[in-house]
Amino acid sequence: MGTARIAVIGAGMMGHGIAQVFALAGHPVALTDAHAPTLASALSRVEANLVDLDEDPSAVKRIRIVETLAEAVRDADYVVEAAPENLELKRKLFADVEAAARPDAILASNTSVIPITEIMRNLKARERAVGTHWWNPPFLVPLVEVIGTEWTSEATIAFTMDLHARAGKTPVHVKKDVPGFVGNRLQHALWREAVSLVENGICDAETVDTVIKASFGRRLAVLGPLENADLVGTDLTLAIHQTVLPSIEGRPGPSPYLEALVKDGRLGMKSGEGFRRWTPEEQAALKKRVVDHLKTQR
Ligand SMILES: NC(=O)c1ccc[n+]([C@@H]2O[C@H](COP(=O)([O-])OP(=O)(O)OC[C@H]3O[C@@H](n4cnc5c(N)ncnc54)[C@H](O)[C@@H]3O)[C@@H](O)[C@H]2O)c1
Repeated sequence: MGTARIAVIGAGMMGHGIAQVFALAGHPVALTDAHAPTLASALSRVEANLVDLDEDPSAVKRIRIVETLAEAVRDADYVVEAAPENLELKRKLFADVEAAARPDAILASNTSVIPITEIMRNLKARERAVGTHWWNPPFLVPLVEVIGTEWTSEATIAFTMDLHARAGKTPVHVKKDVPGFVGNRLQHALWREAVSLVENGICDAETVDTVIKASFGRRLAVLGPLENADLVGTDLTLAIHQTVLPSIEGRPGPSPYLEALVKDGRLGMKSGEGFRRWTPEEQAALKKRVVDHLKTQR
C-alpha cells in the first residue's frame, strides 16, 4: 500500500491529532468540522504540536481544510470520524458519508465505547465499516484498537491494521464488538474499584492515586497483567483471586458516590473540584506532567 487519501471528520481534540499522524506518515488528509472556529484553528494546532514534538512542521501542508463533509469524503480511500460521542449523531454522519463517499472507501469511527455495530447497523455496505479507537493525545499514545463487527470483511481489517502500523501506531485487532472494546473495559474495571475504595472509606482519593502511581503503575508500561500472572505463577494468581475477588466491587452500574459528585456540580477540574480540589496551577502542573511523561516514552 502506498499513500491513501484520508478524510477526518471532526477537528477537535482527537480529530486534529489523527489528521496530524496520517499527514506525518505521508498521506494527503482532508479535514472537516461543523464548527467553523474549530476548523479554522486546526492547522495552527497541528503545526504547534509538530514543533513541540520536533517533527517536520511542513507535514501540515498535507492537510487540506474542507468546509463540507461531502467534499471531504468524496475521493477518500479511508474516512475516520472523530465527532462527539453521541450515537444518533454518529449514525447520521455515516449515512451522509455513505451517500457522498466512494463505494469502496473504508469507514471508521473513533468512538470511545459505543459498539461499532450500533453506529454502522443502517449502512448499505457494512463490510467496509470498522472501529478505530485511538487514545489521547493521538500523536503520543501508540495504541489503536481496530474493531470489527460481524459484517466487517477481513480485507477491511487488514487494510486498517496496515494503515495504522505504517503510520507508526500500535494497532491491535479486537475480534468482538463489545462496549468499551478492550482498553476502556480494563481501564474502567480499575476505576470502578478506585471509586469504591473511596466510597467505602478504605482510603482517600489521593491515596488511591498514590498507590497506583508508586506501585504497579510503575511497571504497567512494560508488564501487562497477564504477563505478570505468568511471571508470579498462575497458581499464586488463583490463590490471590480466591481471597480478594469476593470483596472487590462488582456492582453493574455506576457508583452512587460518583453520581452524587456529578449531581453536586463537583465535575472535576472544570469546576475546580471532583474527587479532589484543584487550583488552576495544580491543573496545569498535572497536564504538563502527563505530556512530559508521554514524550519521554516515545
Ligand atoms: N478525548 C479523548 O480522550 C478521546 C479518546 C478516544 C476517543 N475519543 C472519541 O473521539 C470522538 C471525538 O472526541 P474529541 O475528544 O475529539 O471531541 P471534541 O469535542 O474535541 O471534537 C469533536 C469535534 O466534532 C465536531 N463536530 C460536531 N458535529 C459535527 C458534525 N456534524 N460534522 C463534523 N464535525 C462535527 C465538533 O465541532 C468538534 O470540534 C468521540 O467519539 C470520543 O468519545 C475521545
